[in-house]
Amino acid sequence: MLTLDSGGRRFGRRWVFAGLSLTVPEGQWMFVRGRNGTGKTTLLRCVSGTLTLSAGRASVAGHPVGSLAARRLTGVCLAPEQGLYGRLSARDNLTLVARLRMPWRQANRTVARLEEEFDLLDHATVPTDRCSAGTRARVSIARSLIGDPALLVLDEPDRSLDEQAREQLWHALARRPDLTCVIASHHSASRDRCQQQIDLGGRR
Ligand SMILES: Nc1ncnc2c1ncn2[C@@H]1O[C@H](COP(=O)(O)OP(=O)(O)OP(=O)(O)O)[C@@H](O)[C@H]1O
Repeated sequence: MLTLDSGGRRFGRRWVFAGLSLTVPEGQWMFVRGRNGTGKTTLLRCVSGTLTLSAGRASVAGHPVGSLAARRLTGVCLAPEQGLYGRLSARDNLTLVARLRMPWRQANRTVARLEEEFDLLDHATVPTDRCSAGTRARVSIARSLIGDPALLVLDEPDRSLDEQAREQLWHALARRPDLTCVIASHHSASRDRCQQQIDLGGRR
């Protein structure tokens, strides 16, 4: 589903990563580990198409990352506690994206299902800038699943989640057996859930 072939990204003269190749088959989850600053977010941005590679190629289901076809297949949650419309409720944040992607009846059904799945009903009408970091993270993760992406890219989705919310996340992923995931995290328990891992290194 996702392939990266000799991928590299540099900022100025400094290469964050280089010569990196990986393949994540459909339905598998890849864990990305590494110390702070080793390039996890940069890698996730490159495979989700929000940042271009400086070298190499990446594709999603054969479509070059960044192309419209690849973007349609990709769900992204890069900063789970940020990036929501703070004045809008969880429901409105989800509905806004769902209505851009699908007819309104289907959008409403999708949002209702995600609210239930991520335990958001109590926060449905509260502006998200008044919600906790963990609640905002759950909204962001739910939002990235709108439209049933084939590839889901999650950057530290578990950072603000309590144990119950982490379980909800893993159940949500498991409920979608064809979903391919790339997950960066500092939690070793999350690593154990994934079939593959890549270590970007750093002193331990
Ligand atoms: N836009 C940018 N311009 C210049 N340097 C950048 C930029 N974005 C990231 N970097 C640098 O790239 C390196 C990797 O950053 P990145 O955020 O990918 O690391 P990370 O592994 O996700 O870190 P953390 O675990 O702290 O989230 C860092 O040295 C960072 O300073």
